[in-house]
Amino acid sequence: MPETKLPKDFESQMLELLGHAEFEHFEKAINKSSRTSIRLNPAKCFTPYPLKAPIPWAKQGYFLEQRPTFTLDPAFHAGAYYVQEASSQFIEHILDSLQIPKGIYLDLAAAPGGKSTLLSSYLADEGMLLANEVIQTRAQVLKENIIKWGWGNTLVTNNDPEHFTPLEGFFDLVLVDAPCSGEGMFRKDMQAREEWSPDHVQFCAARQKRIMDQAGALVKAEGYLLYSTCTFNVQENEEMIRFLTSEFSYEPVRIPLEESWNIKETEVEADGKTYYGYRFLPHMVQGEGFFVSVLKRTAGANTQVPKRIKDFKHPYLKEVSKQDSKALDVELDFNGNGKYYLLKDSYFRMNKNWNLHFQKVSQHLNLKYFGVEIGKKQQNKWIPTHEWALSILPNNKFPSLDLPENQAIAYLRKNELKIADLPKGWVLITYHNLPLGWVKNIGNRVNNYYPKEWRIRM
Ligand SMILES: C[S@@+](CC[C@H](N)C(=O)[O-])C[C@H]1O[C@@H](n2cnc3c(N)ncnc32)[C@H](O)[C@@H]1O
Repeated sequence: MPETKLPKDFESQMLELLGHAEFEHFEKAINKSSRTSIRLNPAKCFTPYPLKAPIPWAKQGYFLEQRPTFTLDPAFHAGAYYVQEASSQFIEHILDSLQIPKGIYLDLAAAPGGKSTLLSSYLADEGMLLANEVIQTRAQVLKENIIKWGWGNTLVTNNDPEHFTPLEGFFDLVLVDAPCSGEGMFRKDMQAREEWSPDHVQFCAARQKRIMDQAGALVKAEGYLLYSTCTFNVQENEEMIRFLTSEFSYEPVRIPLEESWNIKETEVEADGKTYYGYRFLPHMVQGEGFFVSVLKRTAGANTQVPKRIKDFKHPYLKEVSKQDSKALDVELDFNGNGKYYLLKDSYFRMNKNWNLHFQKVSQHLNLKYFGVEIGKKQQNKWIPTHEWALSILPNNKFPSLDLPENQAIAYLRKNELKIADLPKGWVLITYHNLPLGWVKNIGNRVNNYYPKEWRIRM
């Protein structure tokens, strides 16, 4: 049994939502421990553990037999999978079942990056994701997770939702996974139980209104807005849909469900229409508490198409010309879709099809990362970055060395490696062929280039 009891006011709230009979089941379930699940990275093609069962609504999602020590698994550091609870992975079903057109997506409250990595895989090379986080330290964690995921189609920004005003009508899809009172976390996180109060719910609802007041305007005509929380109460869920539709013109969207999933569809009557929400209750689904609603912006809404900027100027980025970008792609064996920028003397590569969108975003937001940082070129030789190693871009310009688990862990601890017969220069270290990072053989020594701040400290 958990050491912290459910708050009394929370019990009353849930009794009102569920009724007595169902509340008993809910109470039992919320006091049980949760199941561990992961989502595989389809670009890295690696199955790390005995997978117990698939998550019914997510093609890449699996429950595990038990919770391993992820920190001691090299595949985890290689970005082969993301540890994500099952209900959140329902976003994949929304994208797939509605066949939401790919394009430019925004994840407005993105750290640590669970849903951003999911959106990034969905978009692949047919779209661009802007993953934003307002809290600086959390934006750093988000950046690391985006780098590990490796798809190179994501920009990471560190901004308040207020800063997005110049991007009204700009996005094909906006996801607001709102900061909330976290009732769905009550079985994992005892602190969430202690911090909960009716006042805290009101505080969260007021903050969500401020966020939605911005977010509602950012979706272009016929684009999609996804609103989600990990809480059960009506104020932070159904009421937020009511608020949004009173401020902006959106159409309802219904998501196809399988009965066996036991996800509760809820209806919100507003503006003469019926909108839909989906509530995941722990006594009914194999996952944590979650709520999500999907809306579609009406056809006549404001839409912003980025225009070519004649002389692109940026405080610290320098654009690399079309021809030079092409030449770099040929030199590096990339697919020819690349557009490059220089930050100091380090090259960043992104998909050229999204360059105008990128330039517009970079004029207004605090950019922390974008595309893939490739590295520097000195005396005609590349000094590759860790970001390139972890990305899905080819790095066959360099020799590689596959390490067994114990040596891979030693590498990730940033220990000195004693390896005989290693070629001179940069060598890519892999584990089951998954890139982990670089070493450099300088003759008398092999230098370990795993980033200091990422190393395993356990
Ligand atoms: C539920 S978490 C997001 C989880 C993330 N989407 C994922 O799947 O990994 C909500 C995020 O909102 C951020 N946040 C807090 N206050 C905010 C605000 N006023 N505006 C926007 N985001 C905020 C939090 O720092 C937190 O990272």
